[in-house]
Order: sequence, then structure tokens, then C-alpha cells
Amino acid sequence: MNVLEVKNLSKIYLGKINYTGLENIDFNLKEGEFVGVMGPSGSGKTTLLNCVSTIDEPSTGEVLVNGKNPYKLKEEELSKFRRKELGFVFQDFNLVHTLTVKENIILPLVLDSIDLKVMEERLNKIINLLGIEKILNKRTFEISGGQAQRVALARALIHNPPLLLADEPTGNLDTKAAKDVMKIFTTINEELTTSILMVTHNPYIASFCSRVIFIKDGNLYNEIHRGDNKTVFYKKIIDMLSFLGGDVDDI
Ligand SMILES: Nc1ncnc2c1ncn2[C@@H]1O[C@H](COP(=O)(O)OP(=O)(O)OP(=O)(O)O)[C@@H](O)[C@H]1O
Repeated sequence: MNVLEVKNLSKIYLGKINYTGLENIDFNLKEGEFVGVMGPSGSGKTTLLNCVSTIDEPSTGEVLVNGKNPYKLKEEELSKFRRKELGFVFQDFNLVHTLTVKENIILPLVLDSIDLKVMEERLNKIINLLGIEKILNKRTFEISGGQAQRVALARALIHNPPLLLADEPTGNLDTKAAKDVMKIFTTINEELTTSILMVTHNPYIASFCSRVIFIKDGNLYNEIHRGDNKTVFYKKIIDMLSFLGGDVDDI
């Protein structure tokens, strides 16, 4: 079953001169898949994620999450849809600094007036899975970047959404913390069967995915499947990025 269907999606930014950010993008994400989105800087990766995450409306085409088109929902239904169907994590964690770690994680449940007992059950499940039991009462400035991203993940997953969207989730982390966070992504993908769509510049990070799609100049260019060998997959990703071009820094 497809958790996400992107059909013939285009995004045109209107201005003095209109700019086509994405053109006729078509792809599906099956339940349980972990898909990376890569491409040179300015190719349209964040635009695609924004269209899927309902941050930015497509100019034409459709986005279906579990068969539902969020852009056809009314304001109130859309807020509920975002909370129930989608989880988001970003490069800069987006935690609320006046709240503790625990308060940050349960925030989406508080907004939905969920029963306290259910809240505790869900909290315990997710903190155990992510290994953040010991930092629950800390403030956000008292934890490391890797821990902050785990907290952001816990908050994104507390509703158990079928689809997690991640924009450069390891962009602000050192190599060790980035690797640990990617192992957690793999655990989430396997144990909660959460499907994941993740934008990254980093071929090593992308090698944790089951499939990587490549965008060039707003068009879907190619895709590579991981198969059994992660090292071969990693090399194929690097080859594809070299072929697509862009600055060395992008790769
Ligand atoms: N709000 C906007 N108005 C006009 N043009 C935009 C807007 N947002 C993005 N663009 C343009 O659309 C193109 C794609 O941008 P996008 O941010 O999706 O690229 P990206 O692949 O995520 O880049 P990067 O890897 O550098 O983050 C870029 O040329 C960008 O300048």
C-alpha cells in the first residue's frame, strides 16, 4: 500500500519572473519504505518536502497521504491531519526552549487533550525506543545536538504518524551524533513501521535509506535501490551525485 503518492506535481514560484521549482514530479512511497531525496543545491528538494508536508501548496498536481489529499481539507481538518498523519523533523530541531524535554515531547498530545494515562504510556514507549529516559526533566539548552534531535523525533512520533518527513535531520550534528540519529531512524522505520521521506546532502546519511530519489533542476532524474550491500549503495549514491554535478560542498 502507498503511504504517499505524488502525482504530476509542479511548483511555480510567482514573481516578476516566474520560477519553476518543481516540474511534473511523480513518485510513490510504500508503507514501511525509507526514502532519501538528493540533488544539487537549488534542485527543489525542500520545495518537494514542503509540498508534501502541506507547508507550501503545489501549483498543479496532487499529494495523497494514505489516499487523502490534504489540500482539499478545511483549515481545522488540516491541522488535525498534520498532527495525526505526519511527523516533521528539521535540521535545527525546532524545540520550544521555555519547555522541558518531556513537555516538548507531549506537546502534540496536550494540544489534542489526550488522556493523561494514555499520554504517559505513549511517552514511555517512545522515550525507551529513543533512549532519552534520563534527560526528560532537562531544558533544551542542557542537552546535546544529538539528544535534541532525538527529542524532536520523539515529539514527531508521539502520535505514531504513518509518515515521517525529515529535512536535513543530521545537518547540525557531528559525524558520531549523525550516525547515532540515523540508527534511530532505522529503528523507527523497522520497529514502528513508520515510512520516512528524508532530504539530505550527505551520501553516507542517504545510505541508511532503502531507496534514494534524485532531483535535478526541479525534475525527478533517477532513483537507486539499496539492495543487500550498503557499501555498493553508498558508492552508487556518490557516483550519481558526481554525475549530477553541483558544488563539491553539496557532495
Ligand atoms: N519562496 C520562493 N520563491 C521563489 N523561489 C524560490 C522560493 N523557494 C525556493 N525557491 C527557488 O526554488 C529552487 C529550489 O529551491 P529548494 O529550496 O527547494 O532547493 P534545494 O534543493 O532544497 O536546495 P538546498 O540543497 O540548497 O537546500 C531554488 O532555485 C530556489 O531559489
